[in-house]
Amino acid sequence: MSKDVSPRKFKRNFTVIVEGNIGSGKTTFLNYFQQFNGVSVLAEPVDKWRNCSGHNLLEKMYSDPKKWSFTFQSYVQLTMLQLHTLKTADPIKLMERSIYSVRNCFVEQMARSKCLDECSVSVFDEWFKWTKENCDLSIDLIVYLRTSPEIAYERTVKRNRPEEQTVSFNYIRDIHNMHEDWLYHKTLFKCPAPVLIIDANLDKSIIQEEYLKCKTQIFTNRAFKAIA
Ligand SMILES: Nc1ncnc2c1ncn2[C@@H]1O[C@H](COP(=O)(O)OP(=O)(O)OP(=O)(O)O)[C@@H](O)[C@H]1O
Ligand SMILES: Nc1nc(=O)c2ncn([C@H]3C[C@H](O)[C@@H](CO)O3)c2[nH]1
Repeated sequence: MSKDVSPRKFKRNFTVIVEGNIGSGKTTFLNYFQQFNGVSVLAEPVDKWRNCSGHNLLEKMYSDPKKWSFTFQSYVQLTMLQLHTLKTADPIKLMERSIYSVRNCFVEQMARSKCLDECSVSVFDEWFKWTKENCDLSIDLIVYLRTSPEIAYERTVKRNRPEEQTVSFNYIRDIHNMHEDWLYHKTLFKCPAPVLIIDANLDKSIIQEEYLKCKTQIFTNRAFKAIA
């Protein structure tokens, strides 16, 4: 890391959230940044969603979204809030997704596809509103791993996660459009921080150059200096 910001010196984490479609390469991106001093990586708590007191909520949501969406989204929101409020020992906290994409992409898609009825969305939004007003959810930078829906779908199928067997291209395209409206066109919901767009269509073999651009932006960011 370019400067020595020891844990005792900085006031709060410089928080970066990594957003993108299913299969866009977030985990791969986070694994790359794991190598740098001063960075704590917080992956999406998928294992918790797969085993909540023995229940695989991710599998239930994909197999019967109308029945399980609210249950699943409630637990996702709790587990993401736990990560947002965790203070890491390293100055830079790199989070995979956020409580914002939970609402702005996934819950929004469920509302539009009627997997969540209006009443459920209202209850979810009351929780979201209270959480934003009473918890420190501040973030300093959003990294948007932007892919085409075709490439995201191709990688998702290839990765072959058991619970995602029923995920259709149309669903990936819907989630893509939610991310585009939120983070690229900025016509959907307010962006809680500046957005850095990465061309995540690039193949693994050459994408590290694109990642390096990101490293400069993160480590020399004015906000990062402000926390020291
Ligand atoms: N730039 C890339 N080029 C080719 N394949 C990639 C690239 N990035 C990731 N992959 C592959 O695509 C699959 C999904 O990648 P990864 O798990 O990083 O995505 P993700 O965004 O974390 O997915 P999810 O949101 O489902 O957790 C993996 O098999 C990974 O090896
Ligand atoms: N419905 C729904 N709501 C969410 O908030 C959410 N966050 C992640 N996911 C799904 C995407 C991948 O399959 C898998 C890993 O990202 O979990 C979600 N699905």
